[in-house]
Amino acid sequence: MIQIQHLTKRYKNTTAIRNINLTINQGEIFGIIGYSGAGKSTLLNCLNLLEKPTEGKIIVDEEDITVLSEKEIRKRRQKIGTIFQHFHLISAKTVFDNVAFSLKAAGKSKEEIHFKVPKLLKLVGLQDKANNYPAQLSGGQKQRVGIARALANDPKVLLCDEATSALDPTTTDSILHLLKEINRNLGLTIVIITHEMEVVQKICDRVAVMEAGEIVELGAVYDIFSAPKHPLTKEFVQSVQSFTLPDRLLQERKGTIVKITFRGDSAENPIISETLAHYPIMINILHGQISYINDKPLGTLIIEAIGKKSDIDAAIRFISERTKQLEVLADVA
Ligand SMILES: Nc1ncnc2c1ncn2[C@@H]1O[C@H](COP(=O)(O)OP(=O)(O)OP(=O)(O)O)[C@@H](O)[C@H]1O
Repeated sequence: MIQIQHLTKRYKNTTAIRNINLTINQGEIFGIIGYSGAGKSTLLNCLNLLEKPTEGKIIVDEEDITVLSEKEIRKRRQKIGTIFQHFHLISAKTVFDNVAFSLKAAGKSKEEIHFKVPKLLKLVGLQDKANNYPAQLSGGQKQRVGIARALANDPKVLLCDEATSALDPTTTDSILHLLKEINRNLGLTIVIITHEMEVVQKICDRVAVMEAGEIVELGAVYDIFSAPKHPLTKEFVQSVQSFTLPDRLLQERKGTIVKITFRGDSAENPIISETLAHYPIMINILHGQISYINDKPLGTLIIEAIGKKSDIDAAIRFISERTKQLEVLADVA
């Protein structure tokens, strides 16, 4: 649906994004994650038609949107919805008028506006707030108005610029849930810019990791979580899946400490019981967790295997053949 080809944006002495190549599929929720200064906003602003790339193309539904005239850009922008970290609502207008504003700007009739705004407010669960002003709303409700406004002109894509960064965790979850619902029910393509891996874990299908204006890793969120490759990706994954063991445990260990990652069905199999049935060793579980990413289980287990070295090595081989990844954190003392 969106093809980004060799996209570069330079500002005087800074190259904000460099030779970005990316395809975003129709109907997916695509995450772009990176620290401050990585180039996320610049990339989003190019998609938004707020910035003109220095080099490269953005093709949306087979049309290159980087060569449009000013007039075409204004029209085209109505088909791209954007929601922002700080909502950008008009404080002197009611919730109804904030949403109506986008429709008016697109030249829609009064009848159409009065038909459409209540439907949009219902979609975001704010049907009873039409006459309230932004100052009378919570952060989550303000973002819901932002979503209703962004969807007013039936966009093909919804861009989310750190849309939950100003919200508390519970409100963040409710907004992410709403975005997922909209994605499923309307089949809308959603692009999310964030610096929070939790957002990626909860809602995205695929993710691109950005550093210094470039994409350093790209893949399905499940694959990225189960086997991150780039050091920055590993850092982001660790930010939500931290398995640090106390030093004391490592120093006082009697056996070999192993970290096992289980993917998919293997996360639901009794691999530890099977290992114990085959090998005369003891297994001490030090840490364990199963996360669900896109409804697929991803398990992490840290165990201490105690026994004869040859039995431990054979047991490790047995587990290794049945799981995605196995890492020896500390060998037998
Ligand atoms: N209008 C501009 N003029 C000059 N330099 C810019 C401009 N916009 C961005 N930059 C530079 O481009 C680089 C990427 O910035 P960008 O805002 O895209 O990163 P980001 O990942 O979105 O960071 P943040 O989350 O802090 O917004 C930075 O070095 C920034 O200083």
